[in-house]
Amino acid sequence: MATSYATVTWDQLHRDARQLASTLMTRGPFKGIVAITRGGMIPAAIIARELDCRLIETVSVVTYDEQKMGQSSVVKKPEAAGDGEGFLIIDDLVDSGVTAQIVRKMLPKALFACLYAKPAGRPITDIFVVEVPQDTWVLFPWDTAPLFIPPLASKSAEEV
Ligand SMILES: O=P(O)(O)OC[C@H]1O[C@H](OP(=O)(O)OP(=O)(O)O)[C@H](O)[C@@H]1O
Ligand SMILES: Nc1nc2[nH]cnc2c(=O)[nH]1
Ligand SMILES: [Mg+2]
Repeated sequence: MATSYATVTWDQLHRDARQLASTLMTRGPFKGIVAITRGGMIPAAIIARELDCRLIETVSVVTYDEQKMGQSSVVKKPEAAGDGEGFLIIDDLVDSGVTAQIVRKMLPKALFACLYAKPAGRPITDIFVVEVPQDTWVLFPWDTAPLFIPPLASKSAEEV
């Protein structure tokens, strides 16, 4: 259970994806990118633009229980990527590392990169941008909306 939240804005996500792309420039060129749907798709689009990469494949894994890798299903295989040689896998985040582990098994020769990594998932990634504490839930811009907050002065004395 998360004890705190980290809100990532569109601007921050774009900056972090560009920073990842800049690091990846020294690891390429890549034949193509495999985006892990759905969270990896927007980071993959930003990185593909920076690296001038036009071949984008996707892989879709649905995990039901992070303790049991058996309880996951591959909804779409990354067929265009073969064994992953020359390909770059992109996801938004590694948490337990289960999703990344399943995808790496399918594409053992690919490089795995993500924007945010929690300690449990960190060893499974080759490259990431920001480490996030394990008990922090990352709120992505597509998960959130701005919310009106009443000014402090509008509250009654008992509420303050
Ligand atoms: O390291 P893990 O514990 O496996 O968690 C990380 C995964 O969880 C989220 O995806 P999710 O499965 O929620 O689906 P989504 O990308 O479609 O939102 C996130 O986008 C990563 O892919
Ligand atoms: N949005 C979001 N999805 C996740 N899936 C696993 N961990 C996380 C997280 O911290 N944030
Ligand atoms: Mg995901």
